[in-house]
Amino acid sequence: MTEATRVLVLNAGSSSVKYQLIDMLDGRRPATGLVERIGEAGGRLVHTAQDGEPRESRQPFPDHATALAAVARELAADGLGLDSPQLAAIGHRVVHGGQRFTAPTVVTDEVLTEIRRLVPVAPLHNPANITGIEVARALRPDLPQVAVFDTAFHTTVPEYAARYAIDRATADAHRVRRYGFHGTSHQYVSRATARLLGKDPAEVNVIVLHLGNGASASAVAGGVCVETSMGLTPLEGLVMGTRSGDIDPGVVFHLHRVGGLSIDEIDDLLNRRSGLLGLCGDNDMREITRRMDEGDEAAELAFRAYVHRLRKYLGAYCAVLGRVDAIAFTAGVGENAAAVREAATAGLTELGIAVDPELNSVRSGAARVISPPYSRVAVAVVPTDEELEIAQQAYTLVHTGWS
Ligand SMILES: Nc1ncnc2c1ncn2[C@@H]1O[C@H](COP(=O)(O)OP(=O)(O)O)[C@@H](O)[C@H]1O
Ligand SMILES: CC(=O)OP(=O)(O)O
Ligand SMILES: [Mg+2]
Repeated sequence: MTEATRVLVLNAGSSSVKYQLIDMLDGRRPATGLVERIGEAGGRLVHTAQDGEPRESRQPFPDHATALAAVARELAADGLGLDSPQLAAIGHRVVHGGQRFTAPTVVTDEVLTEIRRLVPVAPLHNPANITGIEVARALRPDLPQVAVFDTAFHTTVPEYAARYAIDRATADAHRVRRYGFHGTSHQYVSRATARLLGKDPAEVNVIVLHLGNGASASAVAGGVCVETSMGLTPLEGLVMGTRSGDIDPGVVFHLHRVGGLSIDEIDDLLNRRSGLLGLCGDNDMREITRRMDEGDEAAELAFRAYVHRLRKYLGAYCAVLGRVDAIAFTAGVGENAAAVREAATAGLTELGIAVDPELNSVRSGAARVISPPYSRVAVAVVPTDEELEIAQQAYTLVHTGWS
């Protein structure tokens, strides 16, 4: 009988699906891929079989179900279809797990109902995650579908940091508290940073800066998350591609009462039309730095606002941790934008933080230290691998039960 040693990971975002088939015995990835611009014009699927050339197809993907059906077809075309007896589980990134889900969980009807109940607090993400689960379940009802939650790693944040300073009864009635997101990435990267430094995660305090489309910071003390920048929803904290991050809640009242915007319009404004996009019309850091080189003032302002918020969090988390051993930059911007890393850490030698310009400018896909030897705090670029972390957690759950 064929041994089931592979996990298919689905990381469904608001307008994209990333997927990876990972063999847990040898770490090989027989297939990886990405569907972009779901529900928009210019849909695109890129599928890469191991040792193969990327295969690209351009077609509209009206919704996530269509995109996932196309992913299943691409896998089948390489003889890696979802009917494969080698599949041990399908791992799903689920963004919001609320207070209940603090560990990877096998999806049942009841679990799915609970994930659906959390849609209002992760409106850009949980619906896509649910579709991923439904499609995968329909194709392989016999396989364990494992949900790995973005919120899980942050459940150790102490109550005084997780609570908003609002009336307790009201907060509790509506389960309003800070949950934090990107936890799978913060967990993976904080451990990978310790490994890079040749240390045990239990001995090091790390600030992780996950800077992708969504962006968040976390303070991880001895492997345990003690603070993170996102809140009830993935809107709090850093300036992001299209999200505002921190804002005076009074802005919402003002826009509603004086500006005449509805709550739904304000939700759309803060989640989809703010951040870098709102400040300069572009949400891609590559485009922003290119425009800055041409002297574009709006792009410069957006960049400065982005970096300023990042520095505020960096300073805050130095105070939260007391002793910082490492700062790790990760995700699309953190791994690639040397200008952001440079600006975020400039002038912080008094805090023991320095970056070597030459090391910072090296382009590489590997985890690497970019601080000079005299920097008390190691500054590093550590590529995230949410898919591997999800696959490992799913496989461990299926094989040994979670402990
Ligand atoms: N070479 C690059 N230089 C600067 N920024 C980049 C580069 N590549 C990607 N990015 C940034 O990374 C973002 C995507 O990050 P990613 O972590 O893939 O996001 P997500 O997983 O949230 O979709 C892009 O919007 C862009 O701003
Ligand atoms: C939670 C979140 O913001 O995720 P993403 O960065 O994938 O949008
Ligand atoms: Mg991401």
